[in-house]
Amino acid sequence: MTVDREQTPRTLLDKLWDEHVVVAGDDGRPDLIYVDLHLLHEMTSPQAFAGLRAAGRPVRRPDLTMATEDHNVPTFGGESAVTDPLSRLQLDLLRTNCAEFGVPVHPMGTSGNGIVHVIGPEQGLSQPGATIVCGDSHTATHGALGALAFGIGTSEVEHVLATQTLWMPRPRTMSVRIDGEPAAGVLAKDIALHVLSTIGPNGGAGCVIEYCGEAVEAMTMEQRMTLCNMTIECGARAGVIAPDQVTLDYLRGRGRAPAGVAWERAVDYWASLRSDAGAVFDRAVVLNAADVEPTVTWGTSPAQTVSIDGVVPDPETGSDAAAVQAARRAIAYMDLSPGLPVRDISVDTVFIGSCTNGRLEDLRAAAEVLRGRTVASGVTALVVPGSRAVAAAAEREGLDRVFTASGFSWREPGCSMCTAMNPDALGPGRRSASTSNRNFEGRQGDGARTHLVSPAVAAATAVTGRLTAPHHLDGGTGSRPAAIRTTTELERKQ
Ligand SMILES: CC(C)[C@H](C(=O)O)[C@@H](O)C(=O)O
Ligand code: SF4
Repeated sequence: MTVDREQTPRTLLDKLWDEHVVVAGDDGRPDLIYVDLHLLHEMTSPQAFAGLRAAGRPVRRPDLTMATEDHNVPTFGGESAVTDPLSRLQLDLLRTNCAEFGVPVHPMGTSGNGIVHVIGPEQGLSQPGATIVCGDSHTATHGALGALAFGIGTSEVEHVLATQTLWMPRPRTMSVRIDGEPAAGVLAKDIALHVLSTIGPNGGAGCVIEYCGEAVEAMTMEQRMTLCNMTIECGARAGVIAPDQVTLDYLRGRGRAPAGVAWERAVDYWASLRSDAGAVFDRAVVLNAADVEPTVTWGTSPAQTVSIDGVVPDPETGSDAAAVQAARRAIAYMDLSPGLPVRDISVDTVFIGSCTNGRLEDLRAAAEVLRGRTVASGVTALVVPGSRAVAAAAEREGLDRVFTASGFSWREPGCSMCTAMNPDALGPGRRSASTSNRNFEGRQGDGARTHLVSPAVAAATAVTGRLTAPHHLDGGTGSRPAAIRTTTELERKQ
């Protein structure tokens, strides 16, 4: 068996999976997988801990478990702003559960706090070759580092707490190769939205998607996280990118990353974590980054996208009956009409943040657009760093002052307006440009409407009050001046 596996070319998923099988399931039944890192937050852990307590079991590996508060956290006013009883209860339960079971926790307001998918990589906990689970669908984010990272349900959270293992069917494999080079002003978020619209809302169902190709290799680690984060929105189980020099440069020296001899040993192993030549994927898609434009969503699925310079599509042109039906419903909810130029869509709210685009490079990209400009009157604009460490780094660079000078509100870390689970929810009929990952009906508040955008488009939109890309500002007609820098160029400048 082992000999066969070594001779047959394997995908990166195969290698990560085979390395973690504790008990192999017979006849296509699930395998029992060992979990290297279990991340928790207040929304999906209370029942799991209650089940553990009822069974009289301890947490098997508290040292491989880490908790944070993010979904129910208010982004201003501190603890006293937690007025919703359910939020208060969930935050209190997380703290008491973690104390009772010996699990490290980062409560709101403390230095290690932030959105679970931001702090795992930032603290060096999320590493290549690891299996990572969390009761949260956007766990896919950690795949950017070459980890196999899955969202799981609350009953599975309890199973992992108790056993550090999980029964799972082996996912199918899909490769998404992104060749070419994106144009200036096109960010990872635009590429992620482009991937989703190309493969469709269920195009990745049951698969682990491996992203590869020159555009992916050229991405920074934070850009890769944006791409992997959104993988889940096409039904995929996870996204993964083979670790390379970018990964090593990002991880080296982070708090929980291996050091010294352990680092050298880990690097040797990580070098093997790539799909073998000739490995066969269940599905393969090839895209070109040069085809991607600054992209926004017009509908209520992250796959319903259009170029910022395009028009709202006609629902009747959908590829099949289900797509037509979904598009009709979406266009009605979004209160738009076919043929309307995207740049004529006005918004009253701009949100920059979330586990998709709440990292330092995202804030830099937005601040670069906002420098010397002001938020349009009537627009509420807020920027919510993904973690306390992101906030501190941004403040060291003076980004907070760029945001506040332009009229943005600079907030405390949390999921914030990505989801209506804290005070930052939007009211009915409000319309936002948002750097988050979901635009479902009611996602940001009952009856609120969401357009998903990149941080650069969010910033430019805040300036005009209409969906706008940076290259449209100052009378631009559509050509993209070289002055619009991608984050990579910003990095080189630093
Ligand atoms: C609350 C949580 C379970 C949920 C998820 O699974 O993703 C949330 O984070 C989201 O983004 O919708
Ligand atoms: S920021 Fe949004 S997508 Fe990410 S974990 Fe929080 S609610 Fe979920």
